Amino acid sequence: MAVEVRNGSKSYFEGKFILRNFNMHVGRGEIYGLLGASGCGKTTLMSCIVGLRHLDSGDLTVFGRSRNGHLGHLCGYMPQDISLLSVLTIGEVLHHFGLIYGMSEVAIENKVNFLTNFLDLPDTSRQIQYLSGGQKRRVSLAACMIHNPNLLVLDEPTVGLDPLLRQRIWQHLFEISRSGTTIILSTHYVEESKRCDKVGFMRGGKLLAEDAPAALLSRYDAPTLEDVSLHLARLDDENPQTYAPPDIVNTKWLDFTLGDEESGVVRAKVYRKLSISLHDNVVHSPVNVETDHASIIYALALKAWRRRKRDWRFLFSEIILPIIILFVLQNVVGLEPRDIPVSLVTGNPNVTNNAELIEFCGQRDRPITYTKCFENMGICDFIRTFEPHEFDWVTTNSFESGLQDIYDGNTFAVLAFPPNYAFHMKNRIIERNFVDNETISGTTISIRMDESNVIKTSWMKQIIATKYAKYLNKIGAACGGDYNSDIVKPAIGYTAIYGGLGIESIIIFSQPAMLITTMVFLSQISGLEWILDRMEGLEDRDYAAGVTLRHRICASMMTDSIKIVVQLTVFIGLLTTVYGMEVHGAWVLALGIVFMAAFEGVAIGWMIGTLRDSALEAIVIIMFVSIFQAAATGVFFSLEVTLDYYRNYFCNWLPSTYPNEAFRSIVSRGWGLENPHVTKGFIAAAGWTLLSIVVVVLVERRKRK
Ligand SMILES: Nc1ncnc2c1ncn2[C@@H]1O[C@H](COP(=O)(O)OP(=O)(O)OP(=O)(O)O)[C@@H](O)[C@H]1O
Repeated sequence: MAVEVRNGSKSYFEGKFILRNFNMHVGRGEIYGLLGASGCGKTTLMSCIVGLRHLDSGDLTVFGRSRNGHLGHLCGYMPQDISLLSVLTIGEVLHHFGLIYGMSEVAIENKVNFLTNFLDLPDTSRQIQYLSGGQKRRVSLAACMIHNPNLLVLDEPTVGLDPLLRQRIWQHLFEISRSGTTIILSTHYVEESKRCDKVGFMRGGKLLAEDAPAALLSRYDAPTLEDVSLHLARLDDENPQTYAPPDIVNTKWLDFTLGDEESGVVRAKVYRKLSISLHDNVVHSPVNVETDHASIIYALALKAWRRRKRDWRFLFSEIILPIIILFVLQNVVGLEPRDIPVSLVTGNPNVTNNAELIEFCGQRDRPITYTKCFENMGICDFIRTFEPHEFDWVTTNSFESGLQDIYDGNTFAVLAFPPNYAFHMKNRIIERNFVDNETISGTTISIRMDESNVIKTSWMKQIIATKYAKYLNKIGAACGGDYNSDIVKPAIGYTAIYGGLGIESIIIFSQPAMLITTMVFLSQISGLEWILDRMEGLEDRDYAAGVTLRHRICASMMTDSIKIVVQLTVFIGLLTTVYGMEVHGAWVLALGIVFMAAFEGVAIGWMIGTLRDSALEAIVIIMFVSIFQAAATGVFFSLEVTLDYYRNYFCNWLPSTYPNEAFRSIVSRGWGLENPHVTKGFIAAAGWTLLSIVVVVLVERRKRK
């Protein structure tokens, strides 16, 4: 027997059987037609035969063996849906399956030429997405026949085809079955199935009858197979519990009385059946599924490349989107604020707007090294220490109106000088230790700020403090010291060991973590590719042809590694050449941790792609993971500021946290692998990668049960 099912049962949900005590016998070289109403379980049965699913109970043997999984090159499976990658051309689709079945390039080319002519396919350079339904179906048929399999399982192969082509296909099936190919097909054209050697009538998951068409016609004394079908359905309805199909094993189907019209045909088939049965299990019995692993991995990698070549969405999300993200972040995060509007109250009733301020200060324009002691301590001297692009001064007449400007959102701060500020400053210097309260308050600049933006506020405070120190320095110099001498500079000094003191340190701090987080995010998109393949039935079709999870992982490792290297080149290239990122540590470590983190993202993508079946769900999960990562892995703020338990039990377990810190330590601090901050990053990336692969393997095993 080519295919035999004994007492097979299958359910998708507990208690609801799709196949129930199902028995079926397909001899080698037979064309077996499965007939039955929609939903009776034909596709389910076929998917069990080709190894996509397993029976819950009962035996299923193919070529005399129970097979645990796909049938590889032994079988050609044409699913009901088209299940072909729509952006590929006809030639590429056929080439893909030829490679999966381990055929040589020459053999593929010859077979493609034959099938193109035979099935009247359009030009092989046309993409699947631009074909008509019937043309797609013919390509699908060609794809499963390309390797001359021993067993063909065709789910409604002739639907939507014109009668002449159907006739040709039947003729071809007849010819290949004569040379030993076994064919199981389902069809809704009941009368068409007369051409089969054997038909099986299915109903409600049972096989009601199975025999040669002529034998069934004569047994039920029916003029057409349609009538046989009706008759069997009635019998089943009358006694559904006890009605049992004839004992197929004992059916002497060579002994039936032949109908007049069909006798010639049936006799020919009987003869053929007999001749093939002589060889059964002797010459042609295919036993082992031989798989050319390298060819399969090559086929998958080629498919991924061709997909990227044709589908701009992949190119966009994998290369253009990262560049846009980088560009936006670099031009938004960590830059010095510019032209911040700040209200200025001079305390001088003659200087209450910008025009008056310009005129007032214009009269007091002095070089920075001006040495007349008491002529360096006015408001204009202070204001002149600011760079023109730092603050946009908005001169106003009172402290209250300055506040109102903040409340109205026109300015972010108000600097209010008391009346006679310069006069009080002079007194303060003259009187030094003996200054009175009036002088003190007369030299105190009142500042109020909108502190809702912590980065801007810190920068403004830092700028004002720095400029005030410079202003004092100037006074010190003018009143006796040397302008460049340390004696007139504030007696406190900061020097950064790693990073910097200015606002640019934010970008220095964030750049490495942003790169890692973005790479992890982008890499997860590989999982979407898996889901898209599943949604379009490509995964099942490839699996039935012999593609296993191991092949998919190997191919994905190859293609994703290339993708990561391209992304890394673009990212690191731009960051170091255009955006001034400096790598203080070893380049090999820096590139290594980014690569491993990106690969960790790929593996997480596989996990998401295996756990979920909907692209939308996967996108939501990827977004969710990425937002968490951006918020809780120390991209913009150090994690030291978070609560211990939150950091230890949540943040540190996120995929990017340790890799972020490792990359930051290598790039900004120049630390090496011996430093635990760096080591932990590599361990975390490897750990997440392994964990994801383990989950993928376990889930995949469960799915194929
Ligand atoms: N993956 C699945 N999960 C749950 N139920 C399923 C699944 N696949 C099929 N079914 C159910 O199993 C039953 C048989 O479906 P099947 O596709 O095998 O029928 P069919 O005879 O091939 O129908 P058709 O001729 O319309 O293709 C249907 O009730 C269907 O809803």
